[in-house]
Amino acid sequence: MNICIITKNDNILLPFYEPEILQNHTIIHLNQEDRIHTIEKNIDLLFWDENISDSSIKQIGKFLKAFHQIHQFILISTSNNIYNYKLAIENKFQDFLLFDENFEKSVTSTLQNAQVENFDNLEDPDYSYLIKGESKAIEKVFEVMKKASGTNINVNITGETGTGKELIAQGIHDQSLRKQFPFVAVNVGAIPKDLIESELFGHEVGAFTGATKKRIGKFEEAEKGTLFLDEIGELPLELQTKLLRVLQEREITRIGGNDVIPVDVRLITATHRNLRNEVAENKFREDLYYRLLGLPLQLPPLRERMEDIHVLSSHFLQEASLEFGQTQAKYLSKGAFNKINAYSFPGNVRQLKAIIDLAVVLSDDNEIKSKDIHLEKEEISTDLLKKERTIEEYNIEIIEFFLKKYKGKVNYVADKLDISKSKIYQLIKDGKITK
Ligand SMILES: Nc1ncnc2c1ncn2[C@@H]1O[C@H](COP(=O)(O)OP(=O)(O)OP(=O)(O)O)[C@@H](O)[C@H]1O
Repeated sequence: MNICIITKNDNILLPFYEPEILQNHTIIHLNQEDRIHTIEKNIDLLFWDENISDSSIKQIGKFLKAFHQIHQFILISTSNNIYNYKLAIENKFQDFLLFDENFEKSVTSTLQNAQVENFDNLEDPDYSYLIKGESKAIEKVFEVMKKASGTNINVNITGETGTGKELIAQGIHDQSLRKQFPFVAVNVGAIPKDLIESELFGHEVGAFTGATKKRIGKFEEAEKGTLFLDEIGELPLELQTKLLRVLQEREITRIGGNDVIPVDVRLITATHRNLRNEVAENKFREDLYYRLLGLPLQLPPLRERMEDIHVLSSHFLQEASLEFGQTQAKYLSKGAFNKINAYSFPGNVRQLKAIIDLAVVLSDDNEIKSKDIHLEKEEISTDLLKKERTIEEYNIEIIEFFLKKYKGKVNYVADKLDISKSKIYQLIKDGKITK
């Protein structure tokens, strides 16, 4: 590859003059940005030291856009500043390297990545096969996703429960150049605290009591692909330190092991918490926060994009009708649609899906009536009271429905409905639900 580095700082150049790199690549060093015009060759990778110029990243980005013979732009920065990250991505840079003690490793790994990834081959991503929605809000989300798919930068997704954070992560991966490698999702909040480390990094035989077999962790499982860490705010502080080290050094060691294993993984994290507040309360490490933030993506709750209700409902109606063996997709009557449209959806898209699933099962014919739409709380005054049911009985009906649907998997149903497993077990114990 032809690699060009624009910097006045000789220390930045050092990793590029390693014999192995010199053997495989052509290095061009410029110590003034305006000399870029003198390059005659096609450049595969351009490293731009932020300190070389007085111009802003925005201006540099504009300037670089004129250079079509350069494939990938990478900004080198001395400050771990989120504003710079954002600006870099918005202005054509595909990656952002920190000039810190891990710079050499970052350069090596960037060069390795660049050999398999040519972002120019990436078609204009289309996420509509997976993520339904036509609102302005979701279009903005697609725009950020496009940037995320075209780079390797970490992405942090925030949004209330059920807004589709995992789906977004999957979409970014599916349309990135890592798509032929695994997408591995881990819900950090759902793993007992003492097992998280082994889940993420793996363990060797005898690493702790009960470790009778070697185990590959999720980082290794996701090699060359994407690792999605949901509920990252639940990561215990001591593991935050370990994760930060892994991200900086791009290598892991299994628990109880000595081997250092290099990892090439794109990280997407998600949380429904405000991580900035967690940082302020010393519950989350600030340095890790900045590392993970990369490209921040805020998913709005469903009540703020009600324009999407129509397309989402049709999608779930089709899915559910097919799943429950209907030859034709059921549809909502005007009354049923209006009822849904007036609801606030505290459980977001997941709740809409659950409501539609239940309505498809309860409705007697292809048209779903208003009475088939069961909404929590806001609905008590009408249909449910006519049937003279209590909320408890209504909840039992839904839980029973989902237990049947998911073949008695309590864990799964608890997760889907956002309730505790113990609540379900208690209802079974009390004989209110027959599993
Ligand atoms: N825009 C969308 N189009 C189609 N399906 C969606 C959309 N958004 C969410 N869903 C569906 O809603 C459900 C919840 O989505 P997902 O699990 O991605 O949410 P989440 O934000 O990760 O939830 P949690 O915070 O509870 O983990 C899934 O069944 C998902 O397929």
